[in-house]
Amino acid sequence: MLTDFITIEQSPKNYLSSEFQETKEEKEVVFLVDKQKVEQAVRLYLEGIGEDVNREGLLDTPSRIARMCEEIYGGLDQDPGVYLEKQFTVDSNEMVIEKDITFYSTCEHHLLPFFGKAHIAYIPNEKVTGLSKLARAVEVYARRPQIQEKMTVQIADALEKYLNPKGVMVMLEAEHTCMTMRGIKKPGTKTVTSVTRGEFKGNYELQKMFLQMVKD
Ligand SMILES: Nc1nc2c(ncn2[C@@H]2O[C@H](COP(=O)(O)OP(=O)(O)OP(=O)(O)O)[C@@H](O)[C@H]2O)c(=O)[nH]1
Ligand SMILES: [Zn+2]
Repeated sequence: MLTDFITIEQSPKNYLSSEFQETKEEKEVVFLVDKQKVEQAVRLYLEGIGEDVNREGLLDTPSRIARMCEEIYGGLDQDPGVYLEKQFTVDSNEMVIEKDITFYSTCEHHLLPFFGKAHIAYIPNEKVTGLSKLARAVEVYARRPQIQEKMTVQIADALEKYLNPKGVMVMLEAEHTCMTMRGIKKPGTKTVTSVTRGEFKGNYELQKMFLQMVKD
């Protein structure tokens, strides 16, 4: 049974070996949307709700939204492997936890934001990735039209695929504005989803330790 945890705050300085593997070049990629189509759609949408698309305040809204789409849906053409394949060799295979990774996503049913925190734990198999790369993987899946369950599974799948760890647990906690500002209107409601893989699967002791670390 594992009893030691390595969190971002607690990582000993000599934890990582000097060996560094850079497998792919990491670049900020600009996602290109069909701006003309988005702009047409926004104009129609505004007309549909009875707005005057030519009034001053709305004149630039279609192009503004098209630019915004490149940002908030930028994960659509990204693969987290670009980030997660940057790995370091480690001497110990103790659990790594990165918690409270803030994310903003868009619910695919209403195209309204849902946002919250992602918590990730994995038990390395001689390799770890850079700490920031875990947060980057979360971003790749947050910046698309999403549902929370799918996003949780996708993050766990990516960690399994690229790190080949002994175990993975991913937990997301989020507020869905489609449930708070409209519809059932229940502000403060949080949705919690989790996925366990490998040594975490069915190991309630290990899961409890992860949950405890997330809470502290
Ligand atoms: N499981 C899941 N449901 C989601 C997520 N985001 C939004 N939803 C739900 O998707 C459902 C869509 O239900 P519909 O009945 O088709 O749409 P609706 O009439 O707008 O539903 P209400 O929100 O109940 O008014 C709603 O219950 C939402 O709360 C998510 O990430 N996961
Ligand atoms: Zn929704």
